[in-house]
Parts: sequence; structure tokens; C-alpha cells
Amino acid sequence: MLRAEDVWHVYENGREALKGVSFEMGEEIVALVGPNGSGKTTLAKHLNGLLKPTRGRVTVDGMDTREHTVAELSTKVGYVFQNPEHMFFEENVFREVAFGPRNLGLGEEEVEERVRWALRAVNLEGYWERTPYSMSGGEKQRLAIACVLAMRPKYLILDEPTTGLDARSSSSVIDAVRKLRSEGHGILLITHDMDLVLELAERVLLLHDGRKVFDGPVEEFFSLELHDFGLEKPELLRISEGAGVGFVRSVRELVDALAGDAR
Ligand SMILES: Nc1ncnc2c1ncn2[C@@H]1O[C@H](COP(=O)(O)OP(=O)(O)OP(=O)(O)O)[C@@H](O)[C@H]1O
Repeated sequence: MLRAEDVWHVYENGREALKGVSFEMGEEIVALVGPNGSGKTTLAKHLNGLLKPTRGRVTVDGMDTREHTVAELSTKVGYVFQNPEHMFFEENVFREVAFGPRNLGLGEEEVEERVRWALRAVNLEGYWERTPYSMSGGEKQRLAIACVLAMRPKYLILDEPTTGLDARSSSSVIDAVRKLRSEGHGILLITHDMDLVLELAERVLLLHDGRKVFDGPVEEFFSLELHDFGLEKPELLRISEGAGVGFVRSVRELVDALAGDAR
């Protein structure tokens, strides 16, 4: 479990970015949402120990983040930052993904095994020799996930994983996330994209001004007055509600519901 207990965070300039947030997650896909400046990144950085709580406690599978280094925690919680292309520096994909495990001091055989597994998990087999710079946005995003996966973390934090990607690249990233979830990973998705929340999340955590204002199922989240939080309901839901079929999660579900009504 990733667990935050009454976490407060005050930055050096006195800004209170988190005000008593409690939250826990296991093997599930949780969307972390909220307006700009609501504390999403600050909370996420607590979950892998990059930030320590000013007050309260954060544990990762029972390990208190205050008592462990970021390097230790990175084998439990992987963090894929926004705009991952800035993180690549190796000449090919193999070396890029191998970098983390090699740094752990693992033998070459184990390193190769991890690279193979991580690239397969994100459907990038056969890319070993490619230069990261020559890859598309969606491929780079999946490569960034593979680099973090090679550390074999149980939990993954993905910051805006589909922003700036076209529909096809987005759906390849979404497929990769689903696959990881089915293999027992817990995934925290930081996003402003309500379509992505509708499509992928199992639960939503909503922050506003450093406080948790909602934590619950996706359907319940979309029944909130989202405008109050600078968020918009997905078009798909507006259409389904307008058509009187209620909550759906995909165009296919909407079509099925409409076909059912017509019968
Ligand atoms: N290093 C820092 N020093 C001081 N204040 C900071 C620092 N980082 C963030 N803040 C402030 O803390 C608050 C929460 O910021 P945070 O980045 O966690 O929000 P966010 O929800 O991730 O925002 P966004 O959606 O814009 O990425 C904001 O008011 C921000 O200005």
C-alpha cells in the first residue's frame, strides 16, 4: 500500500501546499486530479520520498519515507515525469532502459532480462537499437515508462502520460497502463484530462487548495459540480446524459446502451 496519513507540506517560502491529506492505494489505477496549484505534484512526490512531510506520515508498503532514501524507495515507486524526452541521454533504447538496473549493481544477465521484460510490457520489443530521439511522442512516453519499470517498482506514478499525444499514441500508452495494472501494479495517474480519467481510472482523488475534497469511484466523481474545480465533464458523458442513458465509460458502451433502448 501507498499510504499518506494526515500529510501537511509547507515549502521553504511558507506556502502550505498540502493541508492534512490522508489517502491510500494498492493495486489499482487512481487518478489524481485538481486545478493548477492544488497540490497534486507535491503529494505525488511524497509517495516516492522526493519530498518529506512537514507533518504527518507517508509509508510505502510499510516503509516510512523519512527513514529510507529516494534510491531505496525508487525500487518500490517509479515516477515517470511529464515531458520524458528530456530524460533520455543514451545512444540507444537498450542502454537507456539498462541504465537504472546497472546502477543498482545488477549483473549483465539480470539487466538484460529486465530490459527485455520492461520493453515487452510497453510493447516496444524490437526497439533495442533505436535512438530515443528518433522515436515518436507515444514511443518516447512508453520508453520512459519502461526505464522506470526496469527498476521493478510495484507502484508507478505517471504525470500527464498522454498530454500532447495523438489519439493512436495515447491509446498505446493506455494499453500499456492497463497491461501493467493486470500484472499487479498500482498506478497513480496525475492528469487534467477528464477523458482519460473516464476511460482508465478505477478511483479518483480530487485535491483543491491542498486538501482532499473527494476520494471515490469514477461515476460518483463525475456527478460532482466539476466547474467548481476548474474541470469539465467529458463530452461522452454529456452526450450520454443528454440521451438519457446515464453513466458510460466508452463510445462502445454508449452505442450499446442506445441500441438497448431502441430495442
Ligand atoms: N518548490 C516550491 N516552492 C514553493 N512553492 C511551491 C513549490 N512547488 C510548488 N509550490 C506551490 O505549492 C502549490 C502546489 O503546487 P503543486 O505543483 O503541487 O500543484 P499541482 O496541483 O501539481 O499543479 P499543476 O496542475 O499546475 O501541475 C502551488 O501553490 C505551488 O506554487
